[in-house]
Amino acid sequence: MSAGGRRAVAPLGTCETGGSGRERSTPSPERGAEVRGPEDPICRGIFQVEKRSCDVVLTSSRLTWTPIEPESPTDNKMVSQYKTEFVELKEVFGVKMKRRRSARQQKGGTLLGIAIFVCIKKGQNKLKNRAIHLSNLSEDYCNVWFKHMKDILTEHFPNRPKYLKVVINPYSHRTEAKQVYNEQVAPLFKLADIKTDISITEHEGHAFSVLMECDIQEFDGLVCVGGDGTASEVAHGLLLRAQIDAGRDIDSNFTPVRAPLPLGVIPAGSTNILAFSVHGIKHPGTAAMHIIMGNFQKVDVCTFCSHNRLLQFGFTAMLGFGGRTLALAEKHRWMPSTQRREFAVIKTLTNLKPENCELSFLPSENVYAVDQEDKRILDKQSNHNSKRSREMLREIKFWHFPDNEDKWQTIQGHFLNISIMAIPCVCSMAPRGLAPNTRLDNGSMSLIAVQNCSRADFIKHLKRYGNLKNQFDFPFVQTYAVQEVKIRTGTKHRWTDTTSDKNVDFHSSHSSVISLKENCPWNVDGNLLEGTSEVNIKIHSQLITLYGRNIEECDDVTVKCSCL
Ligand SMILES: Nc1ncnc2c1ncn2[C@@H]1O[C@H](COP(=O)(O)OP(=O)(O)OP(=O)(O)O)[C@@H](O)[C@H]1O
Repeated sequence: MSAGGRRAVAPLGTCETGGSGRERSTPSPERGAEVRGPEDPICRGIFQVEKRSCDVVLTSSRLTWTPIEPESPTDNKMVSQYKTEFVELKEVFGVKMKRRRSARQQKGGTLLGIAIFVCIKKGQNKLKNRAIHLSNLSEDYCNVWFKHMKDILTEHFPNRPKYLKVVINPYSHRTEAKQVYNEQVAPLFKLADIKTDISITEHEGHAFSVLMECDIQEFDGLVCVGGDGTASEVAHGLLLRAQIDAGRDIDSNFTPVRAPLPLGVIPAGSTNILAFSVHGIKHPGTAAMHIIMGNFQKVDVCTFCSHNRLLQFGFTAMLGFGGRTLALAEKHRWMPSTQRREFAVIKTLTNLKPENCELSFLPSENVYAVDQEDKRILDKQSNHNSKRSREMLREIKFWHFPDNEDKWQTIQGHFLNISIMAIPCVCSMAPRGLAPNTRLDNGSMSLIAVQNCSRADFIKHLKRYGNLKNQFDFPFVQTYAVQEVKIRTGTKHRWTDTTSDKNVDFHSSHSSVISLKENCPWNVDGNLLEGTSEVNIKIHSQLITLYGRNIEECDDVTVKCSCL
C-alpha cells in the first residue's frame, strides 16, 4: 500500500533528522476533522524509522511508513526494495516523547523522537509489547504528532482502563508477586499511562476487606496479583460488594447482580488455574496486555451455599481427593510449593479413601442447545477422524426433558473425587483443562464424579489429564453438564429443605454429621473450606467480566507429572 496514493493529503512536512534537528516545517493537521474518515490522513511528514528516512502518514485507524528512495539519475524504473509498513492503532497502547537522559536525570533531556508501543501476538496466546521509534529532533514537530496520537488513543478506545485498583498478595507462590508486578506489569501500565492504587495484603482475608472498604466507583477495573486463592478472594469480595451495594438479600435462592468492574488476574501463584483458563497461558505480561487493551471475557461464577447461607462466590470446587490433597499441602506450607504439592498428592494417594456422599444435580438445559451447535460444527467437518472431534462427540451428553419429569437426579455412593467446575481449569498439569467440556461463559458447570475404584485405576485416570487422551473414558468416571448441584457428605438421611430454618438447627445439633464433616475438606478455588457437610452449588451465567480473550487450544501437548 502506497502512502502517496491517498487522497486529501496534508502538505508534506520535511525535517532534517540525525543532524542539527532543525525544523523546516511542521505537519499541518487536516482541516474539517469532523468529517474525516478512518482512511483520511490526519498528519503526514518525514521521520527516520529504523535508520531510514520514511514518509509517515497518520490516519485515525493506522500509522503507515514508507522508506523514501532517492531518485535515480539514469531514470531507471527499478523495483523498490523497501516495503510500506503499517500498524493498526487498535494495537497501539502507548505513545511517548523519547529523550536521551543522563543516568540521574529525571526530566528534560535531548529529544530523539516519538516512541509508539504496540501489543503484538507472539505464538499461541502470548501477548508482548513492541516499540516503534519515529526519530525526529524537532520538539514542535514531534509535539503535534504526539498530541494527535494521544487524542486518538483516548477517544477511540473507551474500554481501556485509566485508573486501576491493584491488590497484591506478597505471600503467593515463592513470595514473588510484588517482584512480578514491579518488573513485568507496572512498566507496561506506565507506558499505557494507567494510574494505580495499590494494596499489599498483610494476612488472609485482607484482600476481601480492602474491597469492602474501597470506593469502587473511582476505578475502571480491579487487578489482583497472586494465585488462585487471591483471585478467588478478590472475585468473591467484588461480587459480595456488588450484592450489598444493590441491596440484595443474600440467601441460597437469591439472584446475584453482576460485578460492577472488570477483574484482571496477574498470575503469580503456584497453579494459576483462573489466569490460565482466561489467557491460555501463565504469563504476567500477557495478562497485563489484556488489561491495557481492554479485552473483556465474560465468565460464569458459582455460588456456594450451605444451610441457606452464602459461603462464597467461586469458580471451582473439589471434594474427596482434591480437598484432602489441598488440606495436606496447607499443613506443609513451609515446604517449597512444587515439593509440597507432590508430597500431598503422593500421601493422599497412599491413604486413598472414598467419601460417602449423596449427590443431587440439575442437568443444564442450555448446554443441550450449545452442544447441538458443537455437534453441528463437528458434523460439518469433513474428517471426523480428527482425534479431538471424536473425543468431543463421545464426551457430549444430550439431555431430553419430558415436560413433567422431575429434572433433579440423585446418586448415592462412595466417591474418590467429585469436581464441580464452571471454567475449563486449564493448568500446566492439564493442558486441555480439568474440565475441558465446559466453557468460560456457557452458563453450565462440569460435574465429574469418580466412583470408588482401585488405586491403580484412579492413578490411570489422573495421568490422562496430562495428555490429550480422554480422562473420562473409564467406567468409574461420570461426567455431566449441570446448572445446580447439592452434595451431602457422610449421610444416612435425605436432603433437607434448604428453605426451612429448622434444618439449620437440626444439623448444628446433629453430632454424627458434625464428626464426619471434619474429614471432608472442600477445595474451593485452591482455598480450604472445612466444617460443612451440605453444600449447594449453583451456576450464574456471565456474572463477572475478566480481562482476557481468545484462547487457542493446544493440540499436541503431553505433560508428565513427576509424582505419578
Ligand atoms: N500477607 C499474607 N500472609 C499470609 N497469607 C496471605 C497474605 N495475603 C494473602 N494471603 C493468603 O494466601 C493464600 C494463598 O495465596 P495464593 O492462592 O495467591 O497463592 P498460592 O497458593 O501460591 O497459589 P495457587 O492458589 O495458584 O496455588 C490466599 O488464600 C490468601 O488469602
